[in-house]
Amino acid sequence: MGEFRARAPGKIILAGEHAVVHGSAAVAAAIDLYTLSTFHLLPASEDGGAGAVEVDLRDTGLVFSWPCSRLREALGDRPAGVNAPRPCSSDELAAMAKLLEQEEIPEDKIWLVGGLSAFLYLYTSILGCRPGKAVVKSDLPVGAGLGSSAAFCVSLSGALLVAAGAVSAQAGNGGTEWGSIGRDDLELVNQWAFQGEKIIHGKPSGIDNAVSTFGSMIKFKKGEFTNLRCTNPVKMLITDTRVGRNTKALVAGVSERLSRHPDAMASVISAVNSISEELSSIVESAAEDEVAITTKEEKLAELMQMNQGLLQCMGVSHRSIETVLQTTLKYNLVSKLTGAGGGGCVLTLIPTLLSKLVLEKTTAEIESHGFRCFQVEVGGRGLQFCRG
Ligand SMILES: Nc1ncnc2c1ncn2[C@@H]1O[C@H](COP(=O)(O)OP(=O)(O)OP(=O)(O)O)[C@@H](O)[C@H]1O
Ligand SMILES: C[C@@](O)(CCO)CC(=O)[O-]
Ligand SMILES: [Mg+2]
Repeated sequence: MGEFRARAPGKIILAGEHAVVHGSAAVAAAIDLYTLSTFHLLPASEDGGAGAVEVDLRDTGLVFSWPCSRLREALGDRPAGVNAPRPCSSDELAAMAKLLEQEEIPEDKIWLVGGLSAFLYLYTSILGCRPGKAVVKSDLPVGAGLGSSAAFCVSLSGALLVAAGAVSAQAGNGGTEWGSIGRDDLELVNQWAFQGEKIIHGKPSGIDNAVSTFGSMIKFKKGEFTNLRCTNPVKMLITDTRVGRNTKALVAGVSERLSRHPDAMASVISAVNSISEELSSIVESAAEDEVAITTKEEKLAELMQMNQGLLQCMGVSHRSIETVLQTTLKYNLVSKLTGAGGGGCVLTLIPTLLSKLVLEKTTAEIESHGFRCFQVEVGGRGLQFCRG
């Protein structure tokens, strides 16, 4: 089999992050920024050895390689079970941590350990210890709230499952046409990606891997999701505060607050659930003229603002996020953090009738704080494939 490419989108969360980990509904949408995984199996090495597994992480400039014999020694011959995704055990996690300790990863890139562990787990679970080479690169800022970890796990799982022959992709030959896979195959990718997300996040809800796999805009609750028919386009400005953060630590922080103040936090989570439910029905409601569209956007903005207040209650806002909120408020625009918070990215709703001039002035003022703004298409395709 030749080279295969799989690309998976990042996401924004319009409402419900963190609360979704504790059973609340949340609303998320795919964006047109992708992580691309290119993969091919390699023949066993010419000297009769077993060859190696290599991953080239282009966004970091680092390449990692493990002889297959070493992987087999550390992780054992993995059980066949490509069609039955299973969680990584604590023994397997410890074995991967030991393997990665020997890599001497630079201190400023230590956050890579989660991604590399997810890679090793997905690779050896799906393909065993066969030689192969993966290259991963992304349009997404890594660790900034736009679902880079999910896009990483979804695109890798997709590429590895195609190489294993477990799913069959309809892919264009030219390298520019993107094809898809059937719904059951997408579900298999999604379940493997969720196992990878668990390694990176600790306790993910599954919303990020679901939206990255299936695309579109979804309402997600307790592992189940429905597609939302978004009747009017939703336009968002994204600000990357460039403040680094880590989803695993932020999710753990919210759980700790929940155990310290169970009643108060249960009310916060229940309020977020109501916000997500209302926001998803507003998204689906049809607005046909300018007045109706403006009313709809005002309701969305108000719900986003309320959600942001509750995210502050959960302790996941940040000085940089507050600076963006105050700046956009000067122009009567509403913002909220997206993803795990603690820095990372902020969403600002762009009303349909907002003048270009006001948008430019807002962007310039946000960027004067050292942040970076960009616009994305919301609600597009999920996982797609093409031949290399
Ligand atoms: N392109 C990539 N190359 C290498 N590692 C990556 C890449 N994308 C994601 N990762 C892994 O995922 C981790 C970031 O995941 P994290 O969940 O903290 O942030 P996020 O997914 O961008 O934000 P959120 O979960 O809030 O949406 C990185 O530390 C790294 O381990
Ligand atoms: C913070 C969180 O709710 C969203 C991260 O994008 C975590 C999760 O749901 O897995
Ligand atoms: Mg993540």
